[in-house]
Amino acid sequence: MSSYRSAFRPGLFDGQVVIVTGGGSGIGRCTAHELASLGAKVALLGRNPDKLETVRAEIEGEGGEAACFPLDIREEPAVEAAVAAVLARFGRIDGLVNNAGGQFPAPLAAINQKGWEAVVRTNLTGGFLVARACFIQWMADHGGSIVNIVADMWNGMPGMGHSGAARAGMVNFTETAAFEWAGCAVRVNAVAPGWIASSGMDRYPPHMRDIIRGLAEHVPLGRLGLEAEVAAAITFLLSPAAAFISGTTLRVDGAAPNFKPHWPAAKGKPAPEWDAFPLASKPSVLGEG
Ligand SMILES: CCC/C=C/C(=O)SCCNC(=O)CCNC(=O)[C@H](O)C(C)(C)COP(=O)([O-])OP(=O)([O-])OC[C@H]1O[C@@H](n2cnc3c(N)ncnc32)[C@H](O)[C@@H]1OP(=O)([O-])[O-]
Ligand SMILES: NC(=O)C1=CN([C@@H]2O[C@H](COP(=O)(O)OP(=O)(O)OC[C@H]3O[C@@H](n4cnc5c(N)ncnc54)[C@H](OP(=O)(O)O)[C@@H]3O)[C@@H](O)[C@H]2O)C=CC1
Repeated sequence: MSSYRSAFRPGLFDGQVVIVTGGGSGIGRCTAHELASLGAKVALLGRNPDKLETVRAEIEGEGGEAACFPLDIREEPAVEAAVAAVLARFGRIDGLVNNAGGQFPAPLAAINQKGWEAVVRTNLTGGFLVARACFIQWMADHGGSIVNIVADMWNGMPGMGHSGAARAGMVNFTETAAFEWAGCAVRVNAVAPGWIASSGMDRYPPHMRDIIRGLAEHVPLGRLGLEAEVAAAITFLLSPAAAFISGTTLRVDGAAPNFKPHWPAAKGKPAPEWDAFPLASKPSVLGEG
């Protein structure tokens, strides 16, 4: 792996196999590159096979190993089959990055039952199904590490009521699974990204672009986060450095929930150079410069 520059030791994940859901874009794509650059074989799961195939080709072009398993994480039989297919292909599953997720922005009063359930199944049920399949089919007998990606929506977030409810559920699932599966040497943690300049931000409608650009003013560190900064937190939790950490949720948010609107903000440092993360995607919503 020549061009991806990781902060971690080369070969840290040699011989290991990690599933990354939502591996075809954004944070998932960046995490897949990070793990592959450290020696892991990466199983890419997501709905769109073309996106997965593009990332597989990127990783293999860098000398890594990856394979694609298209599915909708909300469909139990498809999840069971995909995890079985990963085991058939790679023979083991050491880690799971439960990253697939997302939502449409809408006030609570504009969300009908179908929309609510689409988002809850995406951000809660689907993650549970993938984690349970990995546990039953492999990790219960061999141990492993699971990282669930949630979102920094503490104390509620307007327009994200369905997603926030599902993420809160995922945090609680993380805590219960950490307890129930500890006896099988399975660690379960969560990472809660704040406002991250991921390619996923380009899914939001045009009228939200100014809001997204202005979010940095409400982050004490003075900027949006980068996909690579979330990937690094995930990698830490998967690694032996986190061997005694389970059941926790690690915030990656520039201290956003600590922002006090009536208190003068410390001046943030300039954003890091995008060039430092050659494979991170800069969303067009941020514009140039
Ligand atoms: C700090 C936090 C910041 C977070 C940032 C990120 O997460 S960045 C990451 C960003 N990345 C992502 O978000 C990626 C993943 N997100 C997705 O794939 C979709 O947002 C999904 C979760 C809805 C699932 O998709 P799907 O194909 O399963 O769903 P579908 O399209 O078929 O809709 C199902 C139903 O939902 C309803 N409904 C939908 N839109 C609206 C609306 N605007 N208004 C009202 N309602 C709406 C409607 O009922 C619809 O049914 P209908 O009326 O059509 O019969
Ligand atoms: N960017 C941000 O500021 C924040 C992001 N997050 C969360 O981080 C995660 C990654 O988001 P990000 O990279 O920014 O955005 P993306 O939209 O790029 O990533 C979401 C990924 O999830 C996959 N996905 C969505 N639904 C399903 C499904 N039902 N089955 C399988 N795969 C699915 C998508 O693949 P496909 O298109 O192929 O279905 C896509 O690759 C998400 O859970 C997001 O909500 C949390 C907080 C903040």
